[in-house]
Amino acid sequence: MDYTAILAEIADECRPLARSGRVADYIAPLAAVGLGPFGMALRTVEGEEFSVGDAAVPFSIQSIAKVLGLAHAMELVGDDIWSRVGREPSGTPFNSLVQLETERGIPRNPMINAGALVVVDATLAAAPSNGDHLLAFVRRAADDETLGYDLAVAEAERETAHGNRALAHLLKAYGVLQGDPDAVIDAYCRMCSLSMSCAELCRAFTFLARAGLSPSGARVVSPRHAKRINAVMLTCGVYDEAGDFAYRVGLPAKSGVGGGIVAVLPGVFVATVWSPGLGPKGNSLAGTMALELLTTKTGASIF
Ligand SMILES: NC(=O)CC[C@H](N)C(=O)O
Repeated sequence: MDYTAILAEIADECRPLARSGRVADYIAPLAAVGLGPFGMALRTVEGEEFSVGDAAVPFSIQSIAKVLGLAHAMELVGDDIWSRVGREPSGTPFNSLVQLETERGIPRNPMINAGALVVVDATLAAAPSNGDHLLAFVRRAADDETLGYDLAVAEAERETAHGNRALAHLLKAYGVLQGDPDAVIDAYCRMCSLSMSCAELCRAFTFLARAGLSPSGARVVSPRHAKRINAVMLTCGVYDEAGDFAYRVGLPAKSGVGGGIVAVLPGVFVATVWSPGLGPKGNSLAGTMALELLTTKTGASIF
C-alpha cells in the first residue's frame, strides 16, 4: 500500500495542533525546541518507507527508549524481570511516587519511570561491565551504527532529576534496586537521551512489527518477547491515557516527553510521529491526533 497521500493529508490536518500544548520544560534542551515541528514516518514490514514534514529531524526520544530498555533486559534476564516490576496499567502520571509506596516498591509496569529504573538496574547487574550494551542493542535493532545519545540532554536531565532520584532511592529502600541509585539514574538519563528522527525510530522499532526481526532480518528478540512487549505498550505505553489512546488510535504505542510517539501494527507497519506540544498526560497532542487519523483513514488497527 502507498501511504504517501494519507501522510500528506494527516500532516495538513495536524499542523495547526502542533502549535498547541506545552513543551517539556523541566529538561532545558527540550524546552528550547519549542512548539511547531511536525513529522511523521511509516515503515511497512516489507521495508517500504514513507514520511512527511520534519520526519528526518532528530529529537530526544525520552521515554520511548523504555521499550528498547525493556527489550534488552528481557533478552538479558528473561522472565526474572517480572519478579521486580509488574505489567498492569498504573492509572497514574509517569513520574508518580505515590503508588510506589502503597505497593511496597514494586512498580506497576516498566513504562513508568519507577519501572524503567528497575529495568535499568537489572540490565546494569546482568550485563558485563565493559561497553555500552544498551546502545549496541539499539544499533543492532535498527541496523544503524550511527545512532547515539544526546549527552547534553542527559546532563541537563541529571541536574533536575530530583523526582526520579526520589523514586530510585525509594526503590533502594524497599530492596528492589540492587545497584547504586545514582548509577541507575545516570544510566536512565543516558537511555532517555537517545536521539533519533521519525524515520530512524521506525527502523529501530521494526522488530516489534516483524515478530522480533530487524529491518535486515536479524533476530533482535524472540517472537514471544515481541508479542509481550507490544502488549505492555498497549496497556501501559501512554500512562494514564492508555484507555483513551486505545479507544482513539487502537495500536500498541509508546510516547516520550520529547514529543515523539511510536505505534506498531504487528505484521503490517511501524508508524512514528514527532511534535513537541504535549497534552496534560505528557503525550504529544498532534502526534496522538496523527495516529488517530492514520488508523481512521486506513481502517488498520489491532481491533
Ligand atoms: N515521559 C517521559 O518521556 C519521561 C522521560 C524523562 N526522561 C523523565 O524521566 O522524566
